[in-house]
Amino acid sequence: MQMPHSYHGQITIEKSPSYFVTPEVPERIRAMNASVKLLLIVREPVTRAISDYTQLRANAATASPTIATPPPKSFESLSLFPNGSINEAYRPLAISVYHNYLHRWLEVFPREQILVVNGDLLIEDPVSQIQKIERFLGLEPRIGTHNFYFNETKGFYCLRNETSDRCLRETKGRKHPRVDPDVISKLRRYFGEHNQKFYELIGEDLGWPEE
Ligand SMILES: Nc1ncnc2c1ncn2[C@@H]1O[C@H](COP(=O)(O)OS(=O)(=O)O)[C@@H](OP(=O)(O)O)[C@H]1O
Repeated sequence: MQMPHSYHGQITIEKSPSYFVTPEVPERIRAMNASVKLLLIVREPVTRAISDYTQLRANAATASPTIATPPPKSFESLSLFPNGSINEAYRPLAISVYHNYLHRWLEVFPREQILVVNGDLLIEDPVSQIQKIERFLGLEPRIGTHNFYFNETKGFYCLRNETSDRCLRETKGRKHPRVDPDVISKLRRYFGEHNQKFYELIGEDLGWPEE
């Protein structure tokens, strides 16, 4: 990662979900700039895993659109072994065990340098979350309800300014497949103790369902 230079009075933001889970990244970022401010956006872990599965499936379909490929495996069959136990090594599930990754960041950065953003609230009520981010970054408050409108077709909030409206691309906010509710409950029970460990690390209870 090579960050572009910023002028005085400017901040530069760079994002990628893979930074969070890549072991060498916290130390590399500290070496680049030890006072950097970090935003960690987390969703309820089972929803995140289904989102990840949906993205991987969509990427596989675009990678080989003409070659006859076998029908995609279901999220349920990838997450659970035939005997019903959880496949903890399935990457979309493993990545949702947030405390496994966060502890490394906290070994390198003080807690106050990291803002944990609730990604489900960011979807439902972007203004409140963006305002929190503005405060954390020390920016003048500029964003308000006038900057967003709910787009019924997209099913998400989109940005609005004086000249145009802009939604995120179609790869953001894909429709998720229906997942067996019993599998969802089982996975939520599994994540329960992991979520508690994550809450302890961040000093906040995000109230994710455990059933
Ligand atoms: N306003 C708005 N419009 C569209 N999508 C929104 C919005 N706010 C948050 N999201 C959620 O962002 C999710 C995609 O984020 P990613 O982490 O995959 O993005 S990226 O990998 O960093 O590019 C994406 O996840 P999926 O719903 O699973 O597609 C969205 O739920």
